[in-house]
Amino acid sequence: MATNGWKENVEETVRNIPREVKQYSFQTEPIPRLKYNDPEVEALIRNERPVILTDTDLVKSAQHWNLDYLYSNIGSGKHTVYSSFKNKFLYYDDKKLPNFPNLVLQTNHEEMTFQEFTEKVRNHKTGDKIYYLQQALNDSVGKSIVVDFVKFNWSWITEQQKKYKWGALTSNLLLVGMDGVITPAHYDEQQNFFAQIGGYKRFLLFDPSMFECLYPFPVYHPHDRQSQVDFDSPDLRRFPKFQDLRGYEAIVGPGDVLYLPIYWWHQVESVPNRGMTFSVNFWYKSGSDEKISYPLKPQQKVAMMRNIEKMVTSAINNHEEVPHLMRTMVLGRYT
Ligand SMILES: CC1(C)c2ccccc2-c2ccc(C[C@@H](CC(=O)O)C(=O)C(=O)O)cc21
Ligand SMILES: [Zn+2]
Repeated sequence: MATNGWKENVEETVRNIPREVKQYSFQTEPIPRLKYNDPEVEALIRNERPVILTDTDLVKSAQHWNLDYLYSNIGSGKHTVYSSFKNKFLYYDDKKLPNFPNLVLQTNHEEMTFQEFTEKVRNHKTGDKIYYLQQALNDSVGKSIVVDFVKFNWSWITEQQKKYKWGALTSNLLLVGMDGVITPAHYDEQQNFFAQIGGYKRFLLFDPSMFECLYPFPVYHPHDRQSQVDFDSPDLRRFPKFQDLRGYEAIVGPGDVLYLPIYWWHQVESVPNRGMTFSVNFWYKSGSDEKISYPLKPQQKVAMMRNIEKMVTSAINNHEEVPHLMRTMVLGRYT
């Protein structure tokens, strides 16, 4: 069990890992990795460009979190644990499942204690399901975890929230994954400071303008906001623009904080054979854009397309009729 590498040389490891990870069909460029107080950082965040920040001490108080420590200190409460026979954990929205009774889900989730989760991880053999624990950090967890949480560098992150006029902090998710876990490409509608505590995660990021290359599921689908394209064997007949995809890439290690801008697509892979991963994300509502400026930003066009899909779906009141109406509206007319 790799200790949390606050001691190990993260810079060195982060430089060597790229050779160990899966290569895809698209090109990627590196994401800047800067000290949190580097003068360039402010411009990147203000322009909603991703950047990895080092030395923020944001989650330094959790540097000792590992399986044993959490086993003994997180308490006996139940946590949501996702499981999958493959390594991919395609996110889904339970509330939209009724629309798709025949949808085959690759993952399912169950509630279990951290102790049960740890047993499953420890007894894991090749071919068994792999597990991914997700737990909102709140006062339901053990006292010593709450103490570590309270000691996060809240003054720094609250200063960022104010400086960039973000909305409220909506949640902190604790994520504990087995090595090799993959969260496939999706986007979120919140600003995200993603803090890595233990282990290494590879991020593939794509600008919001890559929406047309990533073909997300319809808004009313349980996999809303996720790409339909299987990165390991893309169906180029259905998704031809996937060939035009260009992205960014970075490895985050213990102590790193990635600024993941709202609407930016991301695929996250727990680097194989480097032990379990422990992360905490900080999701913020985006600020209310004071004024609309033209031309619209890609993010604003994504928000607009989502609103159109939602309006049509609710107006037609039957999601099965939406595809035909959408095709009728554009085919042969908006070519
Ligand atoms: C896959 C999983 C467990 C899941 C299942 C069902 C519903 C929600 C989620 C969910 C939400 C966030 C993450 C963390 C991260 C990806 C990563 O680090 O793996 C990420 O995407 C982000 O911080 O935005 C992971 C998950
Ligand atoms: Zn996400």
